[in-house]
Amino acid sequence: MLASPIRTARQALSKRPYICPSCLRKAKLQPLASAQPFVARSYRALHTSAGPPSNDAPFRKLLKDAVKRKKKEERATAASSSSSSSPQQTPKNQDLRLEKWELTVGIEVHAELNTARKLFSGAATSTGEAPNAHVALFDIAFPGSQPHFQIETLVPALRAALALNCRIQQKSSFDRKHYFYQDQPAGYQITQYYEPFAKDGHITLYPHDFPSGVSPDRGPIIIGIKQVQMEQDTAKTVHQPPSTHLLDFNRVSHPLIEIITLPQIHNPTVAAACVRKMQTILKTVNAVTAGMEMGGLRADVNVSVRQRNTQAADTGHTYHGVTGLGQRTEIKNLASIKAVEDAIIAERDRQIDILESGGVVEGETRGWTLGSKTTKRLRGKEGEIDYRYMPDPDITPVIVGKEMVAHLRNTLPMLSDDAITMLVDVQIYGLTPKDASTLLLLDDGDRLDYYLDVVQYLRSALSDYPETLARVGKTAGNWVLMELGALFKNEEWSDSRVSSDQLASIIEYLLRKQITGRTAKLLLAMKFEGDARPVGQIITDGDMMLKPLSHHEYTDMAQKLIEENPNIVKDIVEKHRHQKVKWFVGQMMSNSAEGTVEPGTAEMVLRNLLELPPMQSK
Ligand SMILES: Nc1ncnc2c1ncn2[C@@H]1O[C@H](COP(=O)(O)OP(=O)(O)OP(=O)(O)O)[C@@H](O)[C@H]1O
Ligand SMILES: [Mg+2]
Ligand SMILES: [Mg+2]
Repeated sequence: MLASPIRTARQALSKRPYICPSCLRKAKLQPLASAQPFVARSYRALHTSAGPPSNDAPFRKLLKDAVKRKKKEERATAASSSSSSSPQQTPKNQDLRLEKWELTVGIEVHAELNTARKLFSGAATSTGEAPNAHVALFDIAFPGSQPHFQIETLVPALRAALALNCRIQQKSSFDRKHYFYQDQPAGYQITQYYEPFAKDGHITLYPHDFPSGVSPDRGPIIIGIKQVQMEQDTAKTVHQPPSTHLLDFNRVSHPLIEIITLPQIHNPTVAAACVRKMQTILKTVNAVTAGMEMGGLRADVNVSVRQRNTQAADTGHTYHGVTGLGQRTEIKNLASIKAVEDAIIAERDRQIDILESGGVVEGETRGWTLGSKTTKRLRGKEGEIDYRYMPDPDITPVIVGKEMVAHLRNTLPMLSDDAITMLVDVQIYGLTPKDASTLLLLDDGDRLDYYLDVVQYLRSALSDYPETLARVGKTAGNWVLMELGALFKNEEWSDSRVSSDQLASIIEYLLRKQITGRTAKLLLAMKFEGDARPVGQIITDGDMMLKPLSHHEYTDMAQKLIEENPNIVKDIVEKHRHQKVKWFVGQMMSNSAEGTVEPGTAEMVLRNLLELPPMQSK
């Protein structure tokens, strides 16, 4: 039956899709290009085949700026709205229900590839530019126009698939997936259905991939990736209430990859962690334009529940070798990690409600808006037959050479798991797993770069003071994340507000015990507020340097305490409770200005006066 596409077509027509004529006139229509067979045997072939548009270099910067702007807006919105979304109220018997019903989730992630051109035309990819400014004839399905596969789009796609541990297919091909909607001028999307370019990957979630630092399954969780395919994006519809829909074709045919996981996820938190990790991996290998916050990544979640401990293998649904599954529904177009988690919880609970009351879950496509309590039906789920898949006769297969795959594999940047292993290694940086993954996630990696600069500065500045070197990584982590992080709480991160050298200089004074912790915080706040003087100058001007006590001052202070506390002295000397010396050390420290009393020196002086054996060296 063609029921769903026809319904979709009617809906589309009734909404009177509209293309602004002046925008179309202004559109820079590209010349026709004929379909050409493509054989990518070497990396160089990709780069010599067609030079990228001249504005390629500022492209990443524009995106980064746009991400920053967007984050700023989001923060402002979050601050002004008191009502944040909350997942559906958990009923009291929720634990019992979840003991009875098992959730299963499979995820499809669509990611916009970081390419200079569209998938099948020479038009530039764009973001935040005037509507319909980058549109080739093929992009709007102009009669007679032909696809021209842009071979360089393969590079980020292959990088992404390799980072997701996939097998790259030597031969892949493109197919047409038919459905009618206003944002897709050809009436079909070009995708890879029969022969995707990458298969059989996996993603591993470690405890550090969870915000709590704990994985629900305790150990690592491996989620299979069925395949990664290349496909076209659709146009953007701009709704102008009550009944106008404007279409911006800049996005149409922007190259996407669709990453399809196996239905092997059984927990909403794991699903969220999986999408978050995919996003991190794709960003690390520079495969995508932007994260979810900019619409560069969208997730569809497929949700089903089944009764635990039943032999459902014969009766249940099957997907790519996974049997005995419940009926899935699909929630489309989720644009944040929170939406992924909340939508799955809401949909799981809705399905359990239906099944517990004797009903049947229908295969549907559903929608979710942040803050709502339940998913909403959009349409019945289209199936293979509705889509009338067929190989695209205008596009020749893509052949990828082993040499190119090997080159891309060998030049992948360090992935987050390896980076975290290095950051938590006590011999190298010694951060906690949580701090290490926070550093990786923050500010598009800018915070990590900043941290590494601080550490590098400190390592060379303190080379004459080796006993501090082991603490440099951890101390710098605390200052970059906690102290500086707190100052940036309500502001956009910027690495120039307090330069890495200036922060490192503050930490250096602290590690050399030349200033107190309180002074260090004060200096940081002053630099943050714009004090342009070098740290050393501020310390001199403010007479902030610690003045160490003389041996004579230590002895006076200790002697006074011993005279004032004869009972404690008795305990120590006569009852041999030597540990109580520490009480005197504590008193000496708290009675003097912060940082002026060195606990080691104080104990040495005290033991001397009390005629105790010297301290054991550790
Ligand atoms: N019973 C099920 N329960 C939960 N998830 C499932 C179930 N069956 C399949 N899935 C998941 O649904 C997703 C199916 O994606 P796939 O792209 O193969 O098909 P599709 O959803 O029909 O395609 P599209 O949405 O792109 O048109 C996979 O992530 C898979 O793991
Ligand atoms: Mg899919
Ligand atoms: Mg789907």
